Amino acid sequence: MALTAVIRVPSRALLRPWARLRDAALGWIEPAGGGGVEVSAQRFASQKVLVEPDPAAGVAVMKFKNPPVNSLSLELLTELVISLEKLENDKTVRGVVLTSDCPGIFSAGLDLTEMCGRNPAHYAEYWKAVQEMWLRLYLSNLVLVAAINGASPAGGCLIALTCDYRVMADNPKYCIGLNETLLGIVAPFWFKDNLVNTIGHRASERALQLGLLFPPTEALQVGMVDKVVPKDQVQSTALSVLAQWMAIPDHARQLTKNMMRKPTADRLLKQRDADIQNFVSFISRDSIQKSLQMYLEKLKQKKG
Ligand SMILES: CCCCCCCCCCCCC/C=C/C(=O)SCCNC(=O)CCNC(=O)[C@H](O)C(C)(C)COP(=O)(O)OP(=O)(O)OC[C@H]1O[C@@H](n2cnc3c(N)ncnc32)[C@H](O)[C@@H]1OP(=O)(O)O
Repeated sequence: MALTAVIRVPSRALLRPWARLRDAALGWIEPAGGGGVEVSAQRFASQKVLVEPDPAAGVAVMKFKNPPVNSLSLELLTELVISLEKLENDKTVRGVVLTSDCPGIFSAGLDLTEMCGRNPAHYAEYWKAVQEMWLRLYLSNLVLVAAINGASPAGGCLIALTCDYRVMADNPKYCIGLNETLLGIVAPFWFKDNLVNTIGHRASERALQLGLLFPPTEALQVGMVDKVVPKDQVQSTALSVLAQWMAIPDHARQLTKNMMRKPTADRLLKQRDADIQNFVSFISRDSIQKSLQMYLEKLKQKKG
C-alpha cells in the first residue's frame, strides 16, 4: 500500500540514510510545526524488500530485490530490518519465508562496495546495520524459513543461518557457506557462533578456515541446510515447513527459541561498540583494502 501522507522527522535524523529510514519506521515523527523537515512518507516505501503477506495463513514471503546479486547494501539492510519489524508487530503474521527475487542468487553477501574505499564513519554505520540485521533475524519471535533459491555466500549464508529451517534449490551451481577467508578477511565471532550452533565445532572450523562454499547436497550432508528440493518447489516446501512449525503454540516455541539463542546473541550485545571498532580498524587496513579491491576486480574481470 502506498503511503502518501506528509510527515515531519527531526532534522538531525536527516544526517544519515540509515537513521532517516529507521526514524521514520519507528515513528519518530514530530507534530506539525515541531521544527522538523517535511518529507513524504512515500520515500520510505520499501524498494529492495518485497513483502507478500497471506493473512489467512498467518504468513508472509519476504523477497530480497537488489539486482543483480542481492548484495547487502546499507539500503537493503535498512529495509530488511524495517520490514521485519513491521511483520513482528503484525498480529496476523506468525511466520515468514525469506527468499530472493533475483534469479539464481539468494544473496551475494555483504556489499563489498560498502567496505571498500569509504571512510571510517561509513564503515561504522554499515557495520552497525549488519549487526542490527543479524540480531533482529536471529532473535526474531517469528518462525523464519529460508527458501534458498540461488547462490548464498558469506552474508547471504549468514541470513540463511539465522532462520529456523533452510530449504535449498537442488542446483550444483548454487553454493552456500562462509567464504570470508577466500577474500582475505575473517568471519566475525558472531558469524562463527551462528555457524557452530548450526553445524557443530569441527565442521565449522574446517568450513571457516578453508572458506568452503558447499553445493546443495554437501550443504545438506554437513547440516548447513535442512532440505534440498527441485528449484520450482523451494518456496512451496518452505511454506509447508512453516505450517508445521506454526502448529506449535507460539509462546512455548518462542521461549524455547530464545533459550537456545539468547546466550549467543548476548555475546554480541555485550560488546557491540567494541565489535564496530574492531571492524573499522580491521577493514581500514591497507592490506585488507587491497585484498577486497583485488577480489572485486576479479569478479568484474570474470565477465570480460
Ligand atoms: C585480527 C582479527 C580481527 C578480526 C576482526 C573481524 C572484523 C570483521 C572483518 C570483516 C568481516 C566481513 C564479513 C564479510 C562478509 C561478506 O558477506 S563479504 C562478501 C562475500 N561475497 C562473495 O564472496 C560473493 C561474491 N560474488 C560472487 O561470487 C558472484 O557475484 C555470485 C554471487 C556467485 C554471482 O555470480 P554472477 O551471477 O556470475 O554475477 P557476477 O558477474 O559475479 O556479479 C555481478 C555484479 O555484481 C557485483 N558483485 C558481486 N558480488 C558482490 C558483492 N558481494 N558486493 C558488491 N558487488 C558484488 C560484481 O562485481 C558484478 O559487478 P559488475 O561487474 O559491475 O556488474
